[in-house]
Amino acid sequence: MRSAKLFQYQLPMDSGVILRDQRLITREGWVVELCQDQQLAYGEIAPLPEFSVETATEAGEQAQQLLSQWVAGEALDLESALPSVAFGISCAMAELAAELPVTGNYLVAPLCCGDPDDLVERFNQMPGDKVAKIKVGMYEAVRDGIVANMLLEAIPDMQLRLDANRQWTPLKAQQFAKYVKPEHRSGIAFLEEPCRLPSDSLAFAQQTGINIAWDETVRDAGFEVKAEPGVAAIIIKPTLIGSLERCISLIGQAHAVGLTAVISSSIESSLGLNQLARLAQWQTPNVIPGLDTMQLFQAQLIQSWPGCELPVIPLSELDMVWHK
Ligand SMILES: O=C(O)CCC(=O)c1ccccc1C(=O)O
Ligand SMILES: [Mg+2]
Repeated sequence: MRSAKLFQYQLPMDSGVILRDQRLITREGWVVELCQDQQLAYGEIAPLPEFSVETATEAGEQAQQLLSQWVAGEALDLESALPSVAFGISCAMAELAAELPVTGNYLVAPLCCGDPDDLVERFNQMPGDKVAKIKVGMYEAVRDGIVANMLLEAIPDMQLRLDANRQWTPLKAQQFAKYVKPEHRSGIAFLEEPCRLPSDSLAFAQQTGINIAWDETVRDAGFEVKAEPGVAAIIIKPTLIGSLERCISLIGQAHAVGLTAVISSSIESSLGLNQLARLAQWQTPNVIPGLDTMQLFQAQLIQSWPGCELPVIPLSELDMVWHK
């Protein structure tokens, strides 16, 4: 016997969460509950404004159709479903089938704003490798170069991830690189998407010896996982990519050609973030995931994130919008 429910959630965000051109005041999404033989399983469907192709409304409608099919015992075509819907439903199904292991990797790469004392403090409270991430490309490229260089000098045993989100022209990317001393470049694990064009990012990596990672490019039509000089990693944001199967397939392809795969958040609630930590521990066990996004919220959802003291909104407080 099967039944399913869909709940709607809205969570207040910290002031100052900006996505591209838009301030994100509340995070909205859906919680899927699957029930089979008295077993319950959950998944989160949360398209990210400015990043997802689908809206929350579209995702909610498609989720209802697919969940109806699931209740009726039909096979689901998650490959052609909207990415956030495919991810949320496949997570719930994997949880129900006990395929998604319960242990997670909660050692996230701290998102840091460039203060070395701050970062030293966070590393002191963390076991394991020192890996941090900073966003670049928002201010002067030269300033970004100086900050990256300073951090690498201050914490020599750190691996730094940088993320430019395609913000630089080739010239600006060069200005950045000029300020990162050649001996510090190997301390950069990778720089995500320095330029608007992937071909410019690739040329940058080869000219500067700074490794890059694909993030936006992974979601571009026709993307193929391949080893190229200067490319170290691919970033997997499951809410933007699709089903668990699709994510696992990409991770497998990356590993097969010697690339690192990094599971990363699309600002899911603590519910989805926990599942991403479990996916990371399962499929990328030796890689620190990019999941340091709980700090952007003012509340958690259903399950708490380890060490996070924000209030937790229980399932009983959400509106159930659909059930079958
Ligand atoms: O990757 C991480 O460490 C955190 C997540 C993150 O940076 C992010 C989250 C949502 C949307 C875009 C991005 C991004 O990679 O710029
Ligand atoms: Mg990115």
